[in-house]
Order: sequence, then structure tokens, then C-alpha cells
Amino acid sequence: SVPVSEVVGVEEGRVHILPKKSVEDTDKDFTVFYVKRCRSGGSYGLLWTLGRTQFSCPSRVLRDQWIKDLRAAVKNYGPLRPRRLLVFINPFGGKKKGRKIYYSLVAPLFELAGISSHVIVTERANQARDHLLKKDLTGFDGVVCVGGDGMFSEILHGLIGRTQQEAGICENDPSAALQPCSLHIGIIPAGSTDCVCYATVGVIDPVTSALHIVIGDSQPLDVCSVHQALTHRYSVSLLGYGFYGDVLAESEKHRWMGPLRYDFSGTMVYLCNRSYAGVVQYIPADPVLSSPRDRTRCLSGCSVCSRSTDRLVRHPSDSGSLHKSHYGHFNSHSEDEWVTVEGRFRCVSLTCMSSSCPRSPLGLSPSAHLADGTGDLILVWNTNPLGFLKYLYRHTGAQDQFDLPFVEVHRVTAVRFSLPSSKEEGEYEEIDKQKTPDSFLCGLCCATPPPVSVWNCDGEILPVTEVFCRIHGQLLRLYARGIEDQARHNCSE
Ligand SMILES: CCCCCCCCCCCCC/C=C/[C@@H](O)[C@H](CO)NC(=O)CCCCCCCCCCCCCCC
Ligand SMILES: Nc1ncnc2c1ncn2[C@@H]1O[C@H](COP(=O)(O)OP(=O)(O)OP(=O)(O)O)[C@@H](O)[C@H]1O
Ligand SMILES: [Ca+2]
Repeated sequence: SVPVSEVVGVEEGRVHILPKKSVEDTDKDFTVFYVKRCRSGGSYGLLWTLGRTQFSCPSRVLRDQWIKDLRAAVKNYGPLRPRRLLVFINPFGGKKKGRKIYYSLVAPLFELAGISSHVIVTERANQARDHLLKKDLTGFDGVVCVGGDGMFSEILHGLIGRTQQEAGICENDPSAALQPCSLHIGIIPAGSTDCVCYATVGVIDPVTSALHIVIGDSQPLDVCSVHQALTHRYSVSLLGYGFYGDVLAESEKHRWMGPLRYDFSGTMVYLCNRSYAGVVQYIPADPVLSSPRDRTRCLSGCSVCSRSTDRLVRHPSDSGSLHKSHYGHFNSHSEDEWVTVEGRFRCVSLTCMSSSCPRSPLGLSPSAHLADGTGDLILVWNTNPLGFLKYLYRHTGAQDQFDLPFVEVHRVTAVRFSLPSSKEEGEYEEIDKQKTPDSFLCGLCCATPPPVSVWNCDGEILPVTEVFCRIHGQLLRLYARGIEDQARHNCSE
């Protein structure tokens, strides 16, 4: 059996869609297309492909009746199925195959499902963000991003910005309760790093992602806002200072290497053996609800995330509406709720989700949740080179990277990072001014290592040191359903 919610389309005759469309127009046949699951070699989640079954009826009348009823059933069962989508393709992302991926694998599925799309192939960086901020978006049910994490970040900033503009909310105000976005985002992976796709679907596969869009799956997602002075950025996968900031800054110099630049830069930065002084403050999340060390995984239908949705609905300040952040009373946090730690760190990372990716199949924080309104703060204190290598290496397998004496992980709702006050006032500011991306690292020959790092915000450099971050529960919705548990589904190999 196939659940009606997973039927993609019903066509007259004997029809094939992928890899190429062909129609044999017969009077008594019809073809049903649906989601078919298969195991994915190596990845954590399940691959979805387009299944098809042909039916033959004794008469044309009966065939037409079947088609009509099936189509009506599909329509009734899919309240969130998109009808009209705005699609942005980054033609230069990853292996520059965005256009081909969209037109050969995704567009035919949209057509089969009766979805109309307005496609924009971008001509410059930030075009998609600017479009979402300024242009008319009436009539669209969602936005599709064909590209990698960088392109997703554009869509994220455009959509959150537009939603706040329309709601009259000031994004630069760290205490503002941000308005959740009403348009869904679909990610068709076509970049060199597709971490958000991997962490929300479990595989990097355009057809799987397109099918999640077609059937109108909905996965809420926590977003971290990062504030400094009067600027703000958003992050979903990694906000990292120290090692991850340095790796990103170094990798910008080696763009020509493609995705390999992260391994190269990672090795270089590792060999530089740096640590940075800082003061980290955080507001712990309610420990009764979950813990980053509880060894659970946020999978499709996750109960921790569902309870968080319930909290959103029940919260008295939210007037029973899902479309309001449950951190509306942020200002009511008194200073004594903040926990403060100070010292030298190899890295300070904050992630709203597990951030699993092919490089690290369980992710930066394997038990983090996609939509629980919290983030995991990982503090790696300064340690010897071998210890830090052990920490990094544990990301590649199932060994617990938090079970090390110099690593701490906290589930939090807000984080502040600042420089220790013992330093002469203004000293760091001076250093900040001198720092340019080119002189930031000079390989292994550095005589005087820089005293400050930069922040890596989902793969983009934030050239600031002191930040204030807040997790906004379920600010976004993706056309996804989280990682499906392989054990709960029958699937072909
Ligand atoms: C010994 C093996 C160590 C393997 C360590 C693997 C740790 C992997 C953790 C990955 C976390 C990814 C989080 C996602 C971030 C994305 O929003 C962002 C945008 O795409 N990506 C990056 O910033 C890109 C950040 C990329 C960071 C890659 C770090 C690679 C480290 C390699 C270290 C080698 C040391 C070798 C010493 C001999
Ligand atoms: N037409 C364009 N020309 C140049 N840059 C673009 C264009 N469209 C989008 N971009 C930018 O390209 C950057 C990288 O895009 P994307 O994430 O899709 O690919 P990627 O190969 O995974 O990149 P990276 O690994 O560098 O993050 C994004 O930050 C986006 O703003
Ligand atoms: Ca979370």
C-alpha cells in the first residue's frame, strides 16, 4: 500500500517521467506515481525515488472515474502541498550543475504534481536575498533554493528579513521576538557543501528533496540570530569561533581547490595549534526537556520537537498562535540566569541542529534537535594537539566527542561572547582594525599568532569578535520531515 499523502501524481495512459518523459496514450490504463524509499549507501537517511505502478481498467469510464477520485483524494490529503513556487538557481554553486539538476530531475516532478514555478537563475551573489526582501511574493507557497549552504543562507536572510519588515519588527534588536516565516523553503542540493540539506533530510539527493517539496512535507527549524552593534546575521548550522573561524578564513584563500579547501585549511589551522581567550556566557535551556548528552537522535516525528511545538501553542503570551516566538519575554531574563565561563578555547561552537554532513555523519552535536527552540554550545578548552585531534577525529565516527576532559556541551537559548576585560581597554579593537582577511593566517610560519579569531556563520566570515546570539524556536519551515529512521521503513536496496 501507498499512503495517499505520498502519491505524487496520477496520469492517463502508460507514462514514464524520469529519466525521460514518455506517454503511451491508451484508453483503459492509468499510472500512479508515488514516493518509493530505498536505502542510501553510506548516508544516514533514506533515499526517495519516484515509484510508478500501472493500472488497467475494463473500460475507459471506469479508468476516468479512478483518476478523478484518486486526484481528489490526493488534493484533500495534502493541505501543505505547494501549488506555486519561486525557484532560485545558483548556476555557479558546487559543480555548476544547478540548472541541469533542476531542469532534468526536479522540474518534471513539479510538472507531474501540477506545481507551477517561477524560475530565476541568479546572475550575482545576493540577488535571491534582495528579491525576497523587495519583490512581490503574493501567490507563492514556498521558495526553492537550488544551490549549497551559501545559497540557502541568502534565502534564509531574505525570507526572515522580509517577514520582519512586514511585521514591523526590528531585526537589529536582540530582544525582539521574531515572526516565523509563512513561506516554506525547499532545498535542492546543488552546492559543494549541503550541510543543511543533509541534516534535515539525511541524504544529499535532488530527487529526494524534490519529492519532499511536492508532497508538502513540513519541518520547522530553529534559527540563531547573531548580533553585534547594529548588525545582525542568522545561522542554522554552525556559528563557530576559533578553529572553525580560522579554517573558513584560511579556506577563502584556496577557493580554487573546491570542497577540498576545507581539509587543506583544516590541516593548516590544526598545525598552527591556536587557542583564543574569551568570556562565554549562556542561558541554559530547561534540562528536564532534553540534554545534548542523552544519546538520542532527532528523527522524523521527534517527540522533543513536537513537545516544543506544543509549548509554542500553549504559551500564554502567544495568543494560541504558532506564528509567534516563545521567547517573547526575552528581556525578562535577569542577569543571574546567565552562566559565565572564561579562559582559553580551541573553539567555541553553537549549533541549532546536529549539523550532520557527509564529513561527520552524526554531526557537531549528534543529539541536537532541529526544532526544539534550543542550540548546543560546545566549548573546547585549550588542550594539547593530540587531544584536539582526538576531538576532531571523533566527529567522523560514532565515538562520543563530548566524552573528553577538555570538552563541554550545554543546551542553551542564548549566548554572549566577549573578550576578557583584564586586557587593556581598546587593545583588541586596535588588533581588529589591523586584521585583514589576507594577513589573518600566514601558514605555519606565524611568529605572533593573532589574539582574536573570526566567527564562522554558516560558512560566512563575520569579522567581529564580540557577539550576542539568541535561538529563535521554529522560525522557519522547510519542505522536509527530518531524518527517517531506516528501521521503521520497508525499503528496497
Ligand atoms: C582528523 C579528521 C577530522 C575531521 C573533522 C571533521 C569535523 C567536521 C565538522 C563539520 C561541521 C560542519 C558544520 C557545517 C557548517 C556549514 O554551515 C558551513 C557552510 O557550508 N561549512 C563550513 O563552514 C565548513 C567548515 C568545515 C570544517 C572542516 C574541518 C576539517 C578539519 C580537518 C582537520 C584535519 C586535521 C588533520 C591533522 C593532521
Ligand atoms: N549568479 C551568482 N554569481 C556568483 N555568486 C552567486 C550567484 N548566485 C549565488 N551566488 C553566491 O554563491 C555563493 C555560494 O553558493 P552555493 O552555496 O550555492 O554553492 P557552493 O558551491 O556550496 O558554495 P560554497 O561551498 O562556496 O559555499 C553563495 O554565497 C551565493 O550568495
Ligand atoms: Ca535546536
